[in-house]
Formats: sequence, C-alpha cells, structure tokens
Amino acid sequence: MLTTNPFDDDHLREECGVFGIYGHPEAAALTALGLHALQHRGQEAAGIVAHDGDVFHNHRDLGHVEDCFGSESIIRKLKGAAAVGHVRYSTTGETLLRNVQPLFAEMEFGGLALAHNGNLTNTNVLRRSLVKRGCLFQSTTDTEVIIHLIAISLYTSVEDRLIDALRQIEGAYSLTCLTKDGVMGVRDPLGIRPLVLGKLDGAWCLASETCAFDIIGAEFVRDVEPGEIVVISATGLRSLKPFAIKQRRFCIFEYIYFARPDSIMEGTSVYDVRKRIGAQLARESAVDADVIIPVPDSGVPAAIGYAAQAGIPFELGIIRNHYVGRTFIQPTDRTRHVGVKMKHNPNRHAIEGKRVVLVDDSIVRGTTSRKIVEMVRQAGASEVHMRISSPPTNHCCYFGIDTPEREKLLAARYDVDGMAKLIGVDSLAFISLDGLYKAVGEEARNPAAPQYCDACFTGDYPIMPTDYADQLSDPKQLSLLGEAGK
Ligand SMILES: O=P(O)(O)OC[C@H]1O[C@H](OP(=O)(O)OP(=O)(O)O)[C@H](O)[C@@H]1O
Ligand SMILES: NC(=O)CC[C@H](N)C(=O)O
Repeated sequence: MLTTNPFDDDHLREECGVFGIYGHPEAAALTALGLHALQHRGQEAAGIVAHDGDVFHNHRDLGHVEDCFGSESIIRKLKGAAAVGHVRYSTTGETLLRNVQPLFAEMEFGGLALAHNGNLTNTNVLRRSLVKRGCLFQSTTDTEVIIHLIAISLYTSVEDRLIDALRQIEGAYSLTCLTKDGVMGVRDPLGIRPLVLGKLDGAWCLASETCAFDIIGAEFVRDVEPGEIVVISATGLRSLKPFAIKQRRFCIFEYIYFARPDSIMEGTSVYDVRKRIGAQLARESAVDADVIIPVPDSGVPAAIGYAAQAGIPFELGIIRNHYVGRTFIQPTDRTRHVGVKMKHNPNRHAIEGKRVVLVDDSIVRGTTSRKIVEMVRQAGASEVHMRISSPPTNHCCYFGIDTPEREKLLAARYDVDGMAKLIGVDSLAFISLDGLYKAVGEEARNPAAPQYCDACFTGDYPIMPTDYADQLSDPKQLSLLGEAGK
C-alpha cells in the first residue's frame, strides 16, 4: 500500500559541468562556449572566474549559460588568459547566488577559484569540525569544505595543500581550480565523475565532456586519470598521482543518460554505447511490434540500437518541443506534470493502429513514462510496450546525480509487474545488469570488484557515504570495497 504518491516529488536529478583553460587570450569567451556545450549537466546557475596575470575577475549568476553570459560586456570584463567555469545543478546546498560556482577565496598564497562536479559524502563531519576551528562558511555547498581545508593546511605549496585537502574528503569530485599561477584539474581516486584534457592553439583545456572541446575546436588529448591532478602553468603540464591506485568506478549512468551522446567517455563513444545497450535490450526482451519509438531525447540512441537489432522500423512517434527545459528542472510536482505535457507531443500518424515499443533510458519516479504511455494510447496505439535501457533505478545516488529519496523511486516500491501496471503498459522490461556491462564492453559485471559505479541499480556503493549512512535502509548493501576514496 502506498503511503505517498510515487509521482509526487520535488527533488530533481541532474549534476554539474566544469571547464578550465590556461594560456589563451580569449579564455573567458571559450569557457562560456564550453559551458554552453555542458548546459545539459546543470541548468540552475553558471559562473566563470578568470585571471589576467594580476587580478581575478568573476561573474556568477542563477540561470542558463545564455542568461548569465549572453552579453559581450560581461565576457569582456572577464579578462585574462586563464579561466575556470561551472554549470550547476545542486546536490548539496540550495539554489542560491552564494552557492553558485566557481567558489572563490583569498588565501595565504593568493586567490583560489574552485569548480566542482560531484558530491562529497563526508561534508557534514568535516564542516562541523571546520566551524569549530573558526572557519567562516560563505555558502552551504559541500564544495566549500575543500576551500577551507586548503586554507588551513600546514603545507606551503598550493599543490601540497590541495593534496592535503583531498586526502580528507570522501565522495565524488572532478575539479577545475584556478590560481594566479595556473589551472589544475583533479579527478577523485575512483574516477566516478568524468574529466577530460584537451588542447587549443597551444593552450591546455579541461572539461567534463569532450563535447565542450568540439564547440571550441579543441583537440581531445585524453581523460584525466582517476586520482590524477594535472597542473597547468607557464612551465607546461605536470601530472601528479598522489593517491594509491584503486579499482576505477566510473559512473555507468553517464553512459546511459547523463552525458551528451556526442561525447567520448573513458575512450568510448557515448552514442555507440547507447546503441549497443538498445541492441542488447532487444536481444533480452523481444516483443512482436510494428514500430519502435524513442522517448526523446535520451531514449533515441538506445531505440536506434533496439530497432536495428529487432528488425522493426524506427519512427519518431513522439516529438519533443526543444523550447521546454528538462523535466527534472521543474521545481514543483504541479509544474513538472505540465512540463511533461508541454515537452512531448505524439505524432499520431506514426502511432495509430500500431503495436508500439517505447524505448527510454530510465524510469525514476515514473512521471514521464506514465504521461507518455497515456499520450501514445490516446494517439491510437493498439498495444504499448516499454523497454528501458537501464536496470531499475532502485537506490539513491550520493555521488553527484541528485536522484530523489529512495521512497520516491518507483523501482524501490514496486516490482516490474507493479510498475507496468502503474505506468499502464502491456509489457515492461529493463536491461539486465550483466547485459548493461556487456554493452559497455565488459564480459560481465565482476561482483567482487565492480568495474563501474552502478549503486543506483545495485545499492553497491563504491565508498561508504558517511553523511547518508542513516538513509540507507539496508546497511548490508554497502560495499566497502573501495574504502574511502583517498
Ligand atoms: O521517471 P521520471 O522521474 O519521469 O524520470 C525519467 C525520465 O527523465 C529523463 O528525461 P528528461 O526529462 O531528463 O529528458 P531527456 O530525455 O531529454 O534528457 C529520462 O530520460 C526519462 O525520460
Ligand atoms: N551536481 C554537482 O556536481 C554539484 C556540485 C556540488 N556538489 C554542488 O552542489 O554545488
């Protein structure tokens, strides 16, 4: 029996994007362009901090990149050949101007700007002890903890202070940092969130995804390695690896949903992976049908793969209105429901009288699927089957994707049949966990040391999420395999 309506929720699911560039006269303009390409990673706020060799300049605001950096005069003020930028979707700390990143602080060694993608899982513990030591927090983000740890470190060099701070934090973090001497890129020891390195006209750049390099014409050089710090300064690029090597646990959900399909992650095209997932899904859960229809946008590549494998025509049976934001960014349940209707419209011509297979990447609360299925039935489909290119989202993410509380996740409340009934489909199937691993190029999931972070499906958290331990309904699900990511 339901105690809450599973379609009610005002928690959203997104994450953040970071960018950095050193040694280019148009650093701020290129950062703004890079952030444009990363807009899908965070739509609440955007910020850029630049350094002109003497002074730091910063502009941070709430809204989309276009709203924050659409005016040339703002970009002109962000002088200098080095810059870092951020697009935010909050995981810790509200949507307030003072939480907009990059965060900036004056330190003993000069200014430091910090942009963070990910989520720290021991923020509360650290924050309490820092406050007791007299640290004055300016924001309510997890990210600010890193700033204070750097500020109070007893080491002298910025790099040593940064390493000292990183040794104390737990969780997921891909960072770009700006000081008067250069730009640094950092990836946590498990490599949960992405970070890539590129080059443009001799200038090094860093970004969450390669699509940010494409927009500025930069060449993709390589992924920043898990646990690696790249230090970019007037003397060139240095790579530091101060942490013990761990089994990498890249977020598998980046492949399924989060990243842009034109990005290359960990050496693999996101688009190709999505098509392979779709093909695997078709092998696992074939159904007689007349047409394969993607739920746009994220469902499209998987549906292409599914249709090719099944030998069933692919049709655009749902048309997406691109002038409406992502479902998740609607702040209240009421507006989210309206958002789903505004966003998708059935293409009756491709649907009427047909047995339809809808392909989407995930079911979180079920809001989207329920509306879409209703729409497709109203447009005259004779049967509606749903195929999902991820396993059921059954657990919360504490590492940078802001999924709702577990009780709001449809898969945590119902088995597949129960979900099918609620959504109103004739059949529902999800890709298997091993099928997913095959599609990303592994033989199978190694349960003793999983190759990816798949905690949202398995509850097998790569590190103990200290701050959230009480929210975990079954502590036995915790895998302490990776120990704290230090
Ligand atoms: O079960 P729910 O809580 O409704 O969430 C799942 C839906 O949300 C995502 O789409 P999104 O709105 O982000 O659009 P996109 O596919 O264009 O990214 C995802 O692709 C699903 O369609
Ligand atoms: N989604 C993210 O990566 C968010 C970064 C950081 N935890 C914040 O809330 O600002």
